[in-house]
Amino acid sequence: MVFSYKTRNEEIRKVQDEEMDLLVIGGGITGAGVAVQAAASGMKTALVEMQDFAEGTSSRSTKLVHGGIRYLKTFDVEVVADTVQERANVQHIAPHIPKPDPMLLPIYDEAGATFNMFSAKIAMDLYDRLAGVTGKYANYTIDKSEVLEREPQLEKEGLQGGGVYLDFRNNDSRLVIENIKKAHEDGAYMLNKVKVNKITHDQDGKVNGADVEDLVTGETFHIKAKVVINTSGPWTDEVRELDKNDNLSDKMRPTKGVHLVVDKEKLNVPQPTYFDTGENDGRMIFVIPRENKTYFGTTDTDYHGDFNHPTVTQEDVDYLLRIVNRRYPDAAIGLDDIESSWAGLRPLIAKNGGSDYNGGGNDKLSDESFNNVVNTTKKYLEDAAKRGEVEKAIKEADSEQDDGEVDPSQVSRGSSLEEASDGLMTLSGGKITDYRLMAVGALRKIQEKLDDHFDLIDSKEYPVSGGDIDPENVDEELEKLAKQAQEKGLSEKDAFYLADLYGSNLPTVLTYDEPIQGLNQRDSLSLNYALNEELVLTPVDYLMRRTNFILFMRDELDNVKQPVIDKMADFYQWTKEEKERYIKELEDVLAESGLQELKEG
Ligand SMILES: Cc1cc2nc3c(=O)[nH]c(=O)nc-3n(C[C@H](O)[C@H](O)[C@H](O)COP(=O)(O)OP(=O)(O)OC[C@H]3O[C@@H](n4cnc5c(N)ncnc54)[C@H](O)[C@@H]3O)c2cc1C
Ligand SMILES: O=P(O)(O)OC[C@H](O)CO
Repeated sequence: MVFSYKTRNEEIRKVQDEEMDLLVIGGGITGAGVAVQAAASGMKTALVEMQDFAEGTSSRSTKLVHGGIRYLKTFDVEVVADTVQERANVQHIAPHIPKPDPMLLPIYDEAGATFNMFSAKIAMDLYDRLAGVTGKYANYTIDKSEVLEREPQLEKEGLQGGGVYLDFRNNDSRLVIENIKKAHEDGAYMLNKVKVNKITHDQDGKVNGADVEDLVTGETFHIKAKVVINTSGPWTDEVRELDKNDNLSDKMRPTKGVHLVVDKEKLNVPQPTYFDTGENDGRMIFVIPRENKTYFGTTDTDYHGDFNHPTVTQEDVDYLLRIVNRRYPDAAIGLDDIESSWAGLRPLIAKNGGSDYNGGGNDKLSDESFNNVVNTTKKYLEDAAKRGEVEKAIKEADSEQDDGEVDPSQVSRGSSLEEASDGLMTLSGGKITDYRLMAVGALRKIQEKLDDHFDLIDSKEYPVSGGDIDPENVDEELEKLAKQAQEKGLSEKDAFYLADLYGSNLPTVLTYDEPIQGLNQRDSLSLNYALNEELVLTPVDYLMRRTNFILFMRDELDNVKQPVIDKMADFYQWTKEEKERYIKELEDVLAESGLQELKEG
């Protein structure tokens, strides 16, 4: 039992007897990325997550590792530069997770269009240039007929043509858990369902740890740490309120984003597609094929509700269906076609506060400023202008902006690293795609606060758990791994499914070959591994975050649901009441994801 309920209990004991070098609050991608680099650098590290790992925003994204090409319209060039360059770094350290998946960008001639064919080409060239993309994945434009050849269902009226550029599909929860496991492998205490209730201080008023609660047992205890970092995403301000000495003002402006999932037969798109909503609202929508489904999103609305439980409303559904049915006139997708859904909160920094790594100008620009930057950029790409001229054009455009409240979609997706007067560090904002880079900056500061006692690792060369495969030959590597699974009797399809999910951990997964009643060989291996090495505590942890059963494999869910519950009830020796509680939790999650309440009107 390497990373299971049993080790969790042991580590809850141990963590109380030691002083940590670093305590990380929040087990989404940001916290996981910091913990990996800290533990690998030799720091005594503990991370506490009040829900399951990734249960916050980091399992509710659009599931892309991408640079945010639309941010070029608001000149968040630093955000785009950081994130588009980080794509390759994330793929390098987690080769089994992000997969190159060129995006189709249909261009419509309509009010508020983000791009026209000219500016789309400039943006894609800049995007590729920033990321050093050349060769088979270099971007290109296609005309209207070619776009419709690829996607005959697309709206024809106003269609000008399209662009095709590289971005990556991602499994966000998987990326988090592989970072969490890596930090744990390197000796960090990684504790889910443990909540910070108070930030504590020494007699000089300096942060020295936190009072926490084990939400499984109700036990409360203290974790002593030399450095404490708040990586709680949308909850950042709430966690800072747990520190009575934190003198910084509130900074977050969480916005809700919703995705809906339909069967591939209802909306069959051959490749990820990204287009304007057609509502002149500055938003763009992704439509993405995944397993045998198609999902689309997102909305972007200010959110003031329960952060643990953002929900999909009728308004969200109406908005997304209106747009998708406009763009795919024959699809005629209705509420009842929606199989699953999810809602998440962007940890946006209010007042465009993205700084440190990702800056950000954030408002609509006058056409003159916009065209000036586009034309200067075009000259730069043709080596007819210097970088300084582009920067000058951007600065002039920037100066045009004021700090007024901007639309949610215009707020920078940049990140911020701050330290309060009592020493509490806060790393907030950003995206999944630049989590590694965000952590690099935080580790430099942590290292300084620890009097430079540690040699920081090169995180660009430090694979996550499951990532020990050649990033330049992923397909061949996964094929070799899948062959090992086929030798154990798995079908080719199931073998590749496991290789894709677990990467270089597959040989270990194959050792967990005790059959589970009611599950096939593939799912028995997967569940046994999750219980023993991925700290799964509930059926939802397994079916929503360690696998994609709830979101993209709904057809198979009914066959596995009960055997999973029965196995976990036995593994954890649940009482009848506990088992009923977990069954209800799962049914509630399925009803919510399936929009049952909306469907019942
Ligand atoms: C709709 C949507 C689409 C997106 N799409 C993409 C995309 O495709 N690609 C991309 O790169 N980015 C995307 N993003 C952005 C990305 O998802 C987020 O930036 C990222 O997940 C934030 O991670 P985090 O770790 O900072 O926050 P979170 O994942 O929310 O983690 C914070 C954690 O802190 C925990 N916590 C809070 N309070 C406490 C406490 N008191 N004690 C202990 N734990 C606590 C929470 O439970 C939570 O799990 C998207 C975001 C949204 C909302
Ligand atoms: O924050 P936005 O507007 O880029 O929306 C999130 C995307 O869907 C993917 O990053």
